[in-house]
Amino acid sequence: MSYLTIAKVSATYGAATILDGINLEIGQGEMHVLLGPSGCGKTTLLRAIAGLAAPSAGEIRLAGRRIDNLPPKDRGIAMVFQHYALFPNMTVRQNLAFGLEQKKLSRAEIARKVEATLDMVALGPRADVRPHQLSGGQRQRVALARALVLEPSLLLLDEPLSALDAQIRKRLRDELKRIQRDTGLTSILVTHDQDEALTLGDRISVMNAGGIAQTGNPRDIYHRPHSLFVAGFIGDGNLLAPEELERLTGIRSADTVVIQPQDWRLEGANGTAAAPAGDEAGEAIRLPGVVADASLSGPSIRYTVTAAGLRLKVETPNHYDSTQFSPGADVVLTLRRRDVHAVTG
Ligand SMILES: Nc1ncnc2c1ncn2[C@@H]1O[C@H](COP(=O)(O)OP(=O)(O)OP(=O)(O)O)[C@@H](O)[C@H]1O
Repeated sequence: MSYLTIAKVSATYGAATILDGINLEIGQGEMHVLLGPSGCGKTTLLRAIAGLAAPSAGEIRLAGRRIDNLPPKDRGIAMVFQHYALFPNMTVRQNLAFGLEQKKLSRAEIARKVEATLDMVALGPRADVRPHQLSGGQRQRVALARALVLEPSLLLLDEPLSALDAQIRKRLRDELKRIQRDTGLTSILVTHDQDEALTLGDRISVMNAGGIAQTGNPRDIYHRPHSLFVAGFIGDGNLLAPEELERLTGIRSADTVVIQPQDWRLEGANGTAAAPAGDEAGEAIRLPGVVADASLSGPSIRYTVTAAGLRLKVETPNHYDSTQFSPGADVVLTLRRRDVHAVTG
């Protein structure tokens, strides 16, 4: 059942249409990710939900109540921004307490909620310092805690991790996932980072030019894109036009297909280092190719392999004893037929 319902929401700035009739239903407890290129309208949609931007048309309902005509403070929504907006002259604890004091809660209740939230984000030991004494990651945890302590009906996260360096970003991403799961807080996260979207989202909406191109769970969005736009935006798949596919494999398709780099198996043309296709006989497609390029990328080895005049992206697991083929090596590519996916609407 839908907890947050966005129905035919449009937004314009002057003559420009920024959101074009958005429909979206988000379930209670879901972490929903809005993913898309810069300027596609992600932030505008988030701001419309929060009440910071007025839609020109449509309706927004939260927990059965229409909210698009309410002022932001009456919507029960908390928001975390890319750049923390903490009060610099207050301690971490005071930053958290501020919103609760505005709500006129008792001192005892404020103290209880603040301590519980500090625990949740592991900031207890830093509760009495001011923001400038914290690292960027810690500050963003305070910003998150300040939103959580209000126990909102909906949490909006606008690129909360993108100002952080890679390592902290990854750690905070895991932490965010844990906290969101533990609290069961319905959340919407805006990002243009596909790894972040695939890791964090229970479901993902890929946005393009003011509309939603596809909504689905991360596996479907990744493996079953419905359009060339989504296929091109997610992952690093091989997009092959029908004539290219036929030339390469003999398979006929009415549509462009996507083949993910890790779905290929690679072996030496002389039979060395055969990687098992893991398939029933007959289902596999085998074709000769030549390695054009090879590079290590942590857990995998990335190749460019030329075959039938095409340059294919191929990725194999980087085990310590994996054979690494050098440029110029003759190889055989193997593929399961069911990993050839037609990109259709
Ligand atoms: N206040 C404004 N006045 C005029 N145009 C605006 C305003 N805010 C946003 N826009 C335009 O609306 C479009 C969508 O902006 P929005 O910030 O929603 O995109 P986004 O998908 O969040 O992009 P990014 O990932 O770069 O933040 C952009 O073309 C932007 O230039």
